[in-house]
Amino acid sequence: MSPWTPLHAHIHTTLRSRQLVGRNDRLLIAVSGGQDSLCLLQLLRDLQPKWNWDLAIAHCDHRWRPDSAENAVHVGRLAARMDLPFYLETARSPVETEAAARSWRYRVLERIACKDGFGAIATGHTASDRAETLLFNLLRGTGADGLQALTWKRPLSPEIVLVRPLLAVTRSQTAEFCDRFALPIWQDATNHDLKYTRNRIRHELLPYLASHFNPQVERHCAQTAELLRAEVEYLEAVAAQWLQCCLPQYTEKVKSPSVKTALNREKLRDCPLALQRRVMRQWWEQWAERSPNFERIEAAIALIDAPNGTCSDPFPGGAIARVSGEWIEIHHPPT
Ligand SMILES: Nc1ncnc2c1ncn2[C@@H]1O[C@H](COP(=O)(O)OP(=O)(O)OP(=O)(O)O)[C@@H](O)[C@H]1O
Repeated sequence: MSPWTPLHAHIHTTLRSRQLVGRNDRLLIAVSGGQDSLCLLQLLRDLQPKWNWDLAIAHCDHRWRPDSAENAVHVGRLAARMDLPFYLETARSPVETEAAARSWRYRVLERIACKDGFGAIATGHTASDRAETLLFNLLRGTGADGLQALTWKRPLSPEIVLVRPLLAVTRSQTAEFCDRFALPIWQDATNHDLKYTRNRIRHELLPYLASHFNPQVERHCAQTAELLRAEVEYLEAVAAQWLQCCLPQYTEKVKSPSVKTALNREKLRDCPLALQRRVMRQWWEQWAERSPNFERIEAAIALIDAPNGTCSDPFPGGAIARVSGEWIEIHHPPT
């Protein structure tokens, strides 16, 4: 066990005040071998006697680097040294993109947690990741939702929650911690590859902003994300209530079999624009089972005041939106 540090105290308090995990929980720690997840692993290992957790380590080998198998062995050895159960999952074929890797990883972690009864999965995301995500999404164009991106706690299923205890800790703090306790970091060469936008944000943009504008830029961006998180949560909840009001009630059955669903535009007109966009997005996610992009939302919003009979261009899959009196209807593609 490492000596107690201010970072131990900070994480201990964070876990408690944010109710990220409970006493006696079974906790699966996602460890890449990088500095952040090693720091998280050591901290949780040190706090374990206070919380009486059952800890285990999971590593996912995406097979996209020549040294990925060695990386996995490295994490496995670490688990053995700490006397913790170790789960390793190796991708059948190399995972192509960062996004595909992430979604495969979460599926794997959830499967392991579900199979062996882990109620929480912990990842080593930091305030620096939060700041980078905010800038990354800002540069691509986004609303508040994209800027607040990473959250402290997110349910993956009714039984499993994803937690990020290091979300207020910067990468320089995790580096310092690893250095102090000589933790064996696995150096991922792709973290320095500047062909990835995220790496350029980490290694070029943030240092530039820190030296030319504000040395605290990383922390401040992370705080902005934290503020926006609460606002987005609130707006999403209010939008969900509006959506319920605007959906057909049981007395207003959708009449034609070609109509998949409908939204009451008269009611939606009373709602502020910021909420109209959210209501529209939530509605869309319900019937299309995917998120619409900005242009589609704007086109759908325009239907609120469009003349009766106005139709949208067909959406992917062939469905169209059509104005019918007080309703915006989604029509199935013609068969
Ligand atoms: N291959 C992996 N296996 C298990 N967990 C992973 C893996 N890659 C990432 N994670 C988890 O997701 C978190 C964030 O991932 P990200 O890719 O931003 O981190 P990283 O740079 O690979 O490593 P680290 O955050 O540990 O320094 C990690 O801290 C870790 O908890």
